[in-house]
Amino acid sequence: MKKKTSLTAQQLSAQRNRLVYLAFISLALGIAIAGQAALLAEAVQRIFVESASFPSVAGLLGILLAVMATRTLLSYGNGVIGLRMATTAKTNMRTAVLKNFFQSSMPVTLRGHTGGKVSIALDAVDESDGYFSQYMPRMVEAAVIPILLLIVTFTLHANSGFIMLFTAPFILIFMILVGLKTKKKSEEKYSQLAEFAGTFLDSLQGLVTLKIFGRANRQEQEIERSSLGYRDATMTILRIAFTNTFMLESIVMLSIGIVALELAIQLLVLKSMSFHTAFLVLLLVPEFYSLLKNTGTAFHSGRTSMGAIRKVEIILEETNDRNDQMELTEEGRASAKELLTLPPSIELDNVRFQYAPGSFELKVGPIKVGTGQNIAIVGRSGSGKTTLLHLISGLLKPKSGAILVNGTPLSQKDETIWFEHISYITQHPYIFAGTFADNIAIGAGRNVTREEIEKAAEEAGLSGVAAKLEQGLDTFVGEGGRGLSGGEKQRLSLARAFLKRPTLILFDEPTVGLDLRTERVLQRSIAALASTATMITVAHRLYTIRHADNILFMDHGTLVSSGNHDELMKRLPSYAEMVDVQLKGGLA
Ligand SMILES: Nc1ncnc2c1ncn2[C@@H]1O[C@H](COP(=O)(O)OP(=O)(O)OP(=O)(O)O)[C@@H](O)[C@H]1O
Repeated sequence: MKKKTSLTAQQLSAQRNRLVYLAFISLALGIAIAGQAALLAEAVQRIFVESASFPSVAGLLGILLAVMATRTLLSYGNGVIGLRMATTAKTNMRTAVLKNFFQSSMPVTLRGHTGGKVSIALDAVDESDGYFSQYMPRMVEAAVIPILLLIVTFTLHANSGFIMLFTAPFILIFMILVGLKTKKKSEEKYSQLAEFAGTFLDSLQGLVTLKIFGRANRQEQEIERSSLGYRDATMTILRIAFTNTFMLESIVMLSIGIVALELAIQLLVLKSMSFHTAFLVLLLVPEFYSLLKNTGTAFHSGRTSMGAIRKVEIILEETNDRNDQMELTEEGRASAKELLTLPPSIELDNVRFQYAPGSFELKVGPIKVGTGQNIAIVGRSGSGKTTLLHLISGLLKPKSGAILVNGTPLSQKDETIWFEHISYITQHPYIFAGTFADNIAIGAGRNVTREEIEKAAEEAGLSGVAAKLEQGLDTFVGEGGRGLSGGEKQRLSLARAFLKRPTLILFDEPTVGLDLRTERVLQRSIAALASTATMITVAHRLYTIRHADNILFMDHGTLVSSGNHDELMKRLPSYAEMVDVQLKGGLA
């Protein structure tokens, strides 16, 4: 089995060149640090101990300045590489997340809070910055420079080297302990943020409903609770960060103090060491610890970023798993395309579905829908009609059993090809913020001309509505634009279908009463569309039910019986009763 590489490893291996540059610059930086200390010690020795004249040390001071400038430039270089790595990694991850959101299967798309997904795509990806811009450059520096400084110190004065070697692991152990805790806390923080974002978006979308029911204040409290949860998680991480900094500073100060004490004893008491060497070691030691300390801080921010990256990884894993399942060979793709150009026949074989364990269960099959047939699904509210339509459309995947399209299991069909051939006319089609024309054009998976849009609007009975508006089909509708009535929305949905010319139409008939004219326009348009397609309708109108080739009568998630209207009226008292009670008000 192919071993999965983590998202971080993938991003790093994609930027291997930059890691190599980082290593080389770090090595040069280590040499510059050691060189700067050596030159400074030499200058101090000559000026203060040997009382050399300025002209005699001017050259040395010049070299010292050049080395200091080089050191600054090298640090800057590492910073720039880190930032570039972060930019590339964030761009890659955000592209992958958005691509997966847009290309994932319907069931995956329908899962989870929209607000949570937004927070992962925006905030979690942004938070990954620290790992690439801070953590990685510091880690590469930590892998090269301290070793170099340690070697130099050992060659100068072994005792100091041993003290450094003995105290450095305390910093590393401390970093690992803190890091482990931080990553877990950071993952918690992102769960809290996703929850907060979800609650917030949900509340904004339902603000009108909340106000009508006087629950806006309650919801405000809910948002506050959710935001406090996020704040607490963030504060916990900051608390760890501050404790971490304090502890690191203490360990570092103590270690430098021990080395300085040892040097002082060697220099003043035992007189076994020159001032030059002692001063040089004393310059190198803080550099060594300050590097380790910076690594500790970067380690902390790196672990916080890792929590965020893990959240992105989980989202990508969920959607990628789906992509593996949906993969089709070129041959399969061609044959799927071919099959679906005809009005398809559909068979359901022992299909079972549950939204969640212990909840409503749908158990149907065998059901056969012939090519070009017109089927009505009827039943009481909650009997599973919409669930069945969602399963046939591919919005939901069955738990077991098979749905065969033209004799081939639906799960093997490429979702994109499948959706190219069907139109699902729901009761509440989504109207995007844009013009009528833009909204109709969505129906075609290609660029369409103005004439085609106008023709589709005409066929769907929408031109009358547009004619009454000053800007006609260029009127702005959807969010922030003009509102549409239920009947207008369905006609807009139909206009999309006329552009698409599907071979399978799934229609969730309006339960609300439409005026006689609108009903007729809808019926005429639907009939025109259905003439070249297989059609399955969740039917509420007696007219639709009577004209269906076959009626599926659902109750409690099972198919009770099927047949045409007259047969069912004779054979099934519960059907006759339902027709009598529910459909009397319909268009007979
Ligand atoms: N997303 C969901 N999660 C959990 N349960 C659900 C979900 N959607 C629907 N259900 C449940 O599944 C059952 C069948 O619902 P479904 O919408 O299929 O019924 P229906 O026959 O279409 O009803 P109606 O005529 O009122 O639209 C109901 O008990 C409903 O509460």
